[in-house]
Amino acid sequence: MIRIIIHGCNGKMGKVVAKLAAESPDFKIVAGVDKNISPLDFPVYSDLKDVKEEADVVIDFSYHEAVPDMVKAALQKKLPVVIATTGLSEEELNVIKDASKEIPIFKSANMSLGVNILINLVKEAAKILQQDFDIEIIEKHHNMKKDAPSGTALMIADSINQVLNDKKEYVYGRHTKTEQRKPNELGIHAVRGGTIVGEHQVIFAGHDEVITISHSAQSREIFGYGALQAAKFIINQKPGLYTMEDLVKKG
Ligand SMILES: NC(=O)C1=CN([C@@H]2O[C@H](COP(=O)(O)OP(=O)(O)OC[C@H]3O[C@@H](n4cnc5c(N)ncnc54)[C@H](O)[C@@H]3O)[C@@H](O)[C@H]2O)C=CC1
Ligand SMILES: O=C(O)C1=N[C@H](C(=O)O)C[C@H](O)C1
Repeated sequence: MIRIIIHGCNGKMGKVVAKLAAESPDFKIVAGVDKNISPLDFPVYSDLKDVKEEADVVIDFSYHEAVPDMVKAALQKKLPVVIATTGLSEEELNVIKDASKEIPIFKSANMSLGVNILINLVKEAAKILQQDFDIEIIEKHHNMKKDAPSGTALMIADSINQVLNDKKEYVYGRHTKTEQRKPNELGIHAVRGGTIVGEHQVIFAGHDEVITISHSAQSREIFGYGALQAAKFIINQKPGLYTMEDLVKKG
């Protein structure tokens, strides 16, 4: 049984991970960490370094500013970490990169298998369509999401640029634009409203035709399930930085 500490345990995703773990014989939540220390079915702490319970892995669905201290505490405890939090700054990402030299860290802006399949499809399309098609990404999320654009949208855009001969320049929204779209642009647009779980559309707009490749999350459980699978994967890895690609490859 894999013993888990949830960082961000009182959040929307933290509660989904706890629910899914409780329904599986493979996982046990031994403690949670959150700045909101409302009680749950396991001990809740405000700081990972204060957790007394023995664990095998930390799963993080929190807030970007909370991640560096969590990672440093996991390093002290020699605990592998699954990082799902998005909106991380370069400085915060560097803390993760440095720590991954000593502990295994799994990081993905999207833990769903579906989005990672979408990324593979989009990369294949981009290779073929890169000359004559304009590429734009539209992401839609609930009205409580704090970061924009989504980490998934940025992950998709980066994946596209990995396969292009000429890299695209990201353009975030166009309200300041008073000029024609340049061919080297990749537009990224964020829609916020209601309880939208997470939608991503990649549009390839050509002359007289448009190709759209999209993913729509119907519940947060797809992310929680993916994070638990990532936890099962990461506890057997050497120090390093791992992604959904490594997990999908493992099968
Ligand atoms: N990689 C993936 O598949 C997914 C990633 N996410 C990301 O996960 C993060 C959390 O998403 P939600 O659960 O919807 O957000 P949320 O706002 O419901 O939960 C975040 C939790 O973190 C806690 N928190 C915030 N600052 C903290 C701090 N400094 N120290 C300790 N705890 C702190 C909050 O109190 C809250 O309980 C976001 O960055 C979101 O983009 C969300 C869904 C899927
Ligand atoms: O905040 C969310 O809800 C989500 N955030 C992630 C992101 O920023 O890509 C993943 C998913 O789309 C849900």
